[in-house]
Amino acid sequence: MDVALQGSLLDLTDEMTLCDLAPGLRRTVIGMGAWVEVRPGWLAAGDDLFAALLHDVPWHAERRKMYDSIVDVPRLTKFYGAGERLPHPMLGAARDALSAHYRAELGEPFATAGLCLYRDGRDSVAWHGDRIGRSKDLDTIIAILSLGSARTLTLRPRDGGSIPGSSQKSLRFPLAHGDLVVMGGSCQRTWDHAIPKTTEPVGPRISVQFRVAGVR
Ligand SMILES: O=C(O)CCC(=O)C(=O)O
Ligand SMILES: [Fe+2]
Repeated sequence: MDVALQGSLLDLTDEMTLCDLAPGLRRTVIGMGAWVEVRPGWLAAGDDLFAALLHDVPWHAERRKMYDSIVDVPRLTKFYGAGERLPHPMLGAARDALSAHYRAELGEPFATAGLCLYRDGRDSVAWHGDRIGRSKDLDTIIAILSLGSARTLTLRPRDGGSIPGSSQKSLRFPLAHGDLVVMGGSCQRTWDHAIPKTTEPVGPRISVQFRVAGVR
């Protein structure tokens, strides 16, 4: 390989790029009609996207009614509905690539983008399924692009039962900068997921969740 070619290859890998989705995409059938797919390093060199989102998104502190009091949800969020302008062109490109890839299985395009900012290891999201809307009764696909510090997505059966074929209480999917994780089939109805707190010294992480219209 000559020096000039080597130089241009290095330049290419320095540039923020959505890699091809299919190579490296691995599906795990987790049981009860659910599956999880991971594509490590889908977005290469995503530092600028992370920095832009951290700075440009009008992050909200969520408040949620729990029992008799209103509590702060320990993370910041911003939801972009169908047709709303996304805060960075790369998110539109990611949504369109995901829509093309999952079109046959999903039957419709991804339409909304939910963004969450976990400021450090104390921020988290508790066990839940994304069951507001059609996903309460129907299969769906939710695709998540993870940016910034590595955190772990955990899943456990909603009914408190054991994990098919495993002695573990929950499944763990560690997510690094640029990784894609996709939950599909019955996953939102039959499993719960969470981003647990961690005592590891981690910096901020941004999660971008793409969903079809009418699913939260
Ligand atoms: O942070 C994540 O990747 C998951 C977020 C999530 O489950 C949600 O907002 O519904
Ligand atoms: Fe969720």
